[in-house]
Amino acid sequence: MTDSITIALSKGRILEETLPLLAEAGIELIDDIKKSRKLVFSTTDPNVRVLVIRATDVPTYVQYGGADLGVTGKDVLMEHGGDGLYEPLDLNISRCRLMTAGPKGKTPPAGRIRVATKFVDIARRYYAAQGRQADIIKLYGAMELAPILGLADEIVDIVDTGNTLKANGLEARELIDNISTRLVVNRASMKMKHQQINPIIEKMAAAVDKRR
Ligand SMILES: Nc1ncnc2c1ncn2[C@@H]1O[C@H](COP(=O)(O)OP(=O)(O)OP(=O)(O)O)[C@@H](O)[C@H]1O
Ligand SMILES: O=P(O)(O)OC[C@H]1O[C@H](OP(=O)(O)OP(=O)(O)O)[C@H](O)[C@@H]1O
Repeated sequence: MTDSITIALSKGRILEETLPLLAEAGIELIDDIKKSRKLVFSTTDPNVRVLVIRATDVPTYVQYGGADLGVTGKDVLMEHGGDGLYEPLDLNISRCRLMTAGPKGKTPPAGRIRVATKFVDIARRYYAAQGRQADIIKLYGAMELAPILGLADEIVDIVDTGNTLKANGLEARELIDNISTRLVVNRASMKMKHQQINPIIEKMAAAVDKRR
């Protein structure tokens, strides 16, 4: 009997770049994802179904076995990823940088600083590793507003072109990590369903290589 495989995809910008890679691996969604309110999609491979969920929920679904495979950003894995995940493949899409940033031309205060971010664990670890004391303020988006309104001295956020920082009078300061989208696999699934999972990883790796 062939095991069925569930793949959890991040909706949003990652999804648009993931679907062509999956298609090259022989997995195409049957419904038009843009017109559907479904959350679970059948695919052209009768043994594979796809979930489309928030990027931050992908590690949880894969860790607890709700999905065998998942696709999400390295930033999300650094913030929310647990131990139960293999990370066999860098999909090399949605590339960006995780950085600290602050008001242009302004040096951060010498002592304790306030940092606004949605990446609270990453920020806590980063400032601690630098030996800097930081009060971390959790926000859910539009972090760039926080220094403008005096809520924080710095932010930790995603930077791609730098346009968002520039448009809000901010500048990038330190690089925390380079970010790209990763394929993750549930540890138990990797052992129990390797006959189905390995070919998917190999075909996606070939699709990634073709784009390099
Ligand atoms: N400007 C960007 N350029 C390239 N990649 C980005 C950019 N912003 C975010 N990413 C990457 O894409 C992932 C998803 O970003 P997206 O903006 O679609 O979702 P989000 O707004 O972070 O999540 P949600 O809406 O679920 O809170 C991020 O986790 C990051 O890895
Ligand atoms: O350096 P840039 O090219 O300007 O990109 C950086 C912006 O991209 C992301 O936001 P996104 O567009 O995903 O909006 P959101 O955070 O509201 O989802 C991120 O949170 C930054 O605000």
